[in-house]
Amino acid sequence: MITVPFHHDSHVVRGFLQFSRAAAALICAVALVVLAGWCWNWPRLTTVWPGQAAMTANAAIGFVLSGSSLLLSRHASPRWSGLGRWLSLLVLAIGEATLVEYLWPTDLGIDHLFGGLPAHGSGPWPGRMAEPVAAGFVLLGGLGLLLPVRRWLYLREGLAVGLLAIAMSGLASYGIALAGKDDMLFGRMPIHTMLLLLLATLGWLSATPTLGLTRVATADTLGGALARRLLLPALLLPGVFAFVFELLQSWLGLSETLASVFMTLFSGGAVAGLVWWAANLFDKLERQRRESMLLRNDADTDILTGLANRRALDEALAGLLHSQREHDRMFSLLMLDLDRFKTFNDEFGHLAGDQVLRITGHLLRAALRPSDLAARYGGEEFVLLLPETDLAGASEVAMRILDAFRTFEWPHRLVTISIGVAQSANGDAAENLIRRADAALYDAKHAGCDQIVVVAAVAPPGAARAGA
Ligand SMILES: Nc1nc2c(ncn2[C@@H]2O[C@H](COP(=O)(O)OP(=O)(O)OP(=O)(O)O)[C@@H](O)[C@H]2O)c(=O)[nH]1
Repeated sequence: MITVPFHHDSHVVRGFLQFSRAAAALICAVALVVLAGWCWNWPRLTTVWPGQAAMTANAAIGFVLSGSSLLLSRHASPRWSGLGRWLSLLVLAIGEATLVEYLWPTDLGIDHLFGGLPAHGSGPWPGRMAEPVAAGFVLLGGLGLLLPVRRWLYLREGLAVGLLAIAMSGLASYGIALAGKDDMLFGRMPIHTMLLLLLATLGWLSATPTLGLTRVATADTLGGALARRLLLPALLLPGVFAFVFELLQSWLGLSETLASVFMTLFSGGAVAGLVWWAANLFDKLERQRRESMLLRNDADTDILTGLANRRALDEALAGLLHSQREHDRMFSLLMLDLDRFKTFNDEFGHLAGDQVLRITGHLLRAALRPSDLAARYGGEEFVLLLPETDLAGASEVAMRILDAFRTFEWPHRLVTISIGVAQSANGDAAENLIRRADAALYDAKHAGCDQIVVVAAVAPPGAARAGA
């Protein structure tokens, strides 16, 4: 079975790598602003807007480290990319130490990482990030550490999926809080922390665009186009749904039943919208594919006879010679020429001659299997390629064609055809094979036309020829 290699769209791959770098820079920038807010006791810089949960200093430190690690991860120098992995190890350590402090009443000093913090953070420990955020940093650190290890690709993708789940559930619960309800699933997960977690996950995934989960998104196929257009909207949907659901109840005062009805409509509409979008894309790409097939067919077809043209013949012949060399699959080549066609043209005119050529196209096609190829070689000369057909089989086909010409009710007078048959030999070049078939055709013409001459596959000089 032939396996078609996975092709990536190089523009998209470059775009993913640029996105990864831009995401890393943005993460560092936002986290540094938050850290500045904590440093200079300016709470406004630690929240998205006043009254909202602040990003903890530890989370900001984690993001600076993870963003820097992402920036360094693809550095050409092993020293810098190695430093990137050390930074990821620190990210993992921050997340893990926080989780340990949650689980056991012990002070690892993680809450005082950034000196004595002022008490304007949310929760009992101003410096301590929420549990899911801490778990997020453990996964984020793991992503960075595993980046160069291809063997553990699946584990890395597992960590990324875990991170996406944390970021999306955080965004969904934030959607609920935003709509007026105070029961956020993860009480102290600020929106910018969630967004940076999401951005960091996508940034790490995009750092290896041709591997794992992102592989299909960079493919130059229909699947790739679909993934690029639909994955991000699908990731953001839970947050939007949660927001709309709570909005319907809190702000518009709808009962839970009515809000659920609207939500069902809304989610049904969203799914239908995505399907419609995908269907449009399928439609567009399929039409493009058909157009390019038509163009390709035009480029390969002789307009008058509808048979393959010289270009297509050369390509097919090269393919058959290749498979003869590689897999020892022989084939036969038939060279055909209409008899005394010049006199036909002279007597009945060029248009009548054209009609004969068109009919010839029909008769040849009708005599062949779908796997055979009939081509117009030029003027009133034709070539047939019969894969995996020996001389006996090829002679049968040639005989069938002679009979078809003899029995067809031609418009002006009987038109006959002469045929030279040759079989491919190992190591044959296209010119040699055509020359042998042409020589056989020449013999058929000289023997009186309307006949077949078969030449042996391996043709030593002066090989015996048999007339039919
Ligand atoms: N109507 C028409 N005639 C063509 C076309 N291409 C080539 N011809 C004619 O085909 C004729 C070929 O003539 P010759 O090469 O002398 O061959 P022939 O008359 O068939 O003689 P033999 O092959 O020896 O039987 C010429 O008159 C060409 O003008 C075409 O596309 N349409």
